[in-house]
Amino acid sequence: MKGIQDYYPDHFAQCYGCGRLNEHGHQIKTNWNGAETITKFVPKTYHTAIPGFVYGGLLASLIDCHGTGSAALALAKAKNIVLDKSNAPRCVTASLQVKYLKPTPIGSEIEIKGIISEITERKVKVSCELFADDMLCVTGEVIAVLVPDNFGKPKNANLQ
Ligand SMILES: CCCCCCCCCCCCCCCC(=O)SCCNC(=O)CCNC(=O)[C@H](O)C(C)(C)COP(=O)(O)OP(=O)(O)OC[C@H]1O[C@@H](n2cnc3c(N)ncnc32)[C@H](O)[C@@H]1OP(=O)(O)O
Repeated sequence: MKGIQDYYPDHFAQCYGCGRLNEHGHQIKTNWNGAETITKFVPKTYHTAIPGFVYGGLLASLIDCHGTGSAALALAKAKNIVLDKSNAPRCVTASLQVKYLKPTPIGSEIEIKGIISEITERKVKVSCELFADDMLCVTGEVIAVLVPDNFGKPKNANLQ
């Protein structure tokens, strides 16, 4: 199934967490699920922290990109953008906060839910809940900021 990440242009599709063109990355897909957003991911055994449990850095990374993907979905909705080819709004993480409530068991599918708690013209706050085996293991909050198409390119790139 496609996610918002499939509507980023190629030069914004290299992200380790969500870039569809990063063969070493997580390649997550984020979608609406009613009024909330959802991303699913199955950790591999090499994502281990201690045997049986998922490494926290991976979980933070999933929340990070679920947050930016959710922000892009919310901005597209707010601006009445019909997703097609590479016209998705692109957001970067300004702030990421993660709380580990319980060790996250490895081996089953992780589900991350997102609630859009604040949205302005350029900024979206997303509250995230990460579940494994139907157990709430991690919560997070992402503040994502909309960036222009030339974000990250050298200022004089068009002179070369
Ligand atoms: C290197 C990146 C490559 C990504 C290419 C693009 C790819 C897109 C598609 C793929 C998605 C992948 C994304 C994955 C997720 C990452 O891993 S992204 C990598 C980690 N993040 C970064 O490197 C971002 C570094 N920071 C920045 O570039 C700049 O600080 C930002 C975030 C663009 C904001 O700068 P700015 O545009 O000058 O922002 P500014 O006008 O001051 O603030 C805008 C709003 O955000 C708020 N804000 C800004 N910073 C913060 C903060 N730290 N805490 C709270 N609020 C804040 C401000 O208060 C303001 O709010 P309002 O006043 O409007 O209510």
